[in-house]
Amino acid sequence: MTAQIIDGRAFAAKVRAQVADQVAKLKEKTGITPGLAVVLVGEDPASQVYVRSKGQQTIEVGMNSYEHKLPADVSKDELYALIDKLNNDPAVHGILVQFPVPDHLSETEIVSQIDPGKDVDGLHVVNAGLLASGQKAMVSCTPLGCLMLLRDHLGSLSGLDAVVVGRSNLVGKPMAQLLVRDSCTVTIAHSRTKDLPDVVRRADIVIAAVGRPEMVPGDWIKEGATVIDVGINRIERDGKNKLVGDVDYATAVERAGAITPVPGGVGPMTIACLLANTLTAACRANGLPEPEGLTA
Ligand SMILES: Nc1nc2c(c(=O)[nH]1)N[C@@H](CN(C=O)c1ccc(C(=O)N[C@@H](CCC(=O)O)C(=O)O)cc1)CN2
Repeated sequence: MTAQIIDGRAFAAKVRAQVADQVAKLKEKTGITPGLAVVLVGEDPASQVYVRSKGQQTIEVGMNSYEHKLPADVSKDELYALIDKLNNDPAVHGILVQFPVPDHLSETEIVSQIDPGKDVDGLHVVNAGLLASGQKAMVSCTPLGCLMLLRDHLGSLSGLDAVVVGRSNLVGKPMAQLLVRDSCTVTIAHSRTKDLPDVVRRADIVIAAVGRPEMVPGDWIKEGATVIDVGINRIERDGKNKLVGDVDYATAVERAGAITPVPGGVGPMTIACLLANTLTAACRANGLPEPEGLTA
């Protein structure tokens, strides 16, 4: 079997078009323009690229973009003062601090400074708790993007066996919660899981989110399974720089029923869902109905 390729780039373009359409209607009806503030600390090259894309795409869908670049040695007090200012700015509906941050700062503590209603990364404990208890939450962008791709490809996920390899707060844990909500039987696996190959082989849906290049080989994949590869790893091969996922694409594509490529799979969905979350945050802040088709 050769897998169907799930085109995340094309799907993300559709999500952005839906956001743009609903932003235009929101502006026309209410005069409200959703605003997203992105904070970049330091000069990590990949983060600079992501933050630039976030700013460009925010403007393209008709929202306001506020970019804040802080030096790598910024104190935590200065960073928290900026977050406090953004929390109290009515023009800002979404706040995101780009990760990773320099070692002297704590990602967990940074997230706790953000108003949960503006936490478009869905990382605040309030949002994690709301999601875990099945309530309306702000959902982390990458898992939300994976869920949209899965629902589009499979329709109902009900009753399927899913394994999430990786237990990060940003992807693994919220992904597992979303799959449970869609009535999957979910296993969260990680580096200490016993018999990891057998655990993965049982799954109809495999989410690979460990951050280790090509860690999941094709012979771990059940024939016909749907494979969502969240990994974005830069490696050097044959003297060239290459971007690879957490799944060994060349072997997995021969066994899976469908698979996301890297690049062009989950990555573009992350920013598309950030725009969707910003629109959702603006609607919620103003007591308006939820945007259509853009929430979990
Ligand atoms: N606060 C956050 N920080 C980080 C997040 C996040 O969700 N919130 N996720 C990643 C980085 N990221 C967005 O911030 C991101 C990663 C990858 C892509 C993407 O489109 N990737 C392309 C390849 C691009 C390339 O060549 O590097 C693809 O997969 O096709 C978008 C956003 C960590 N930090």
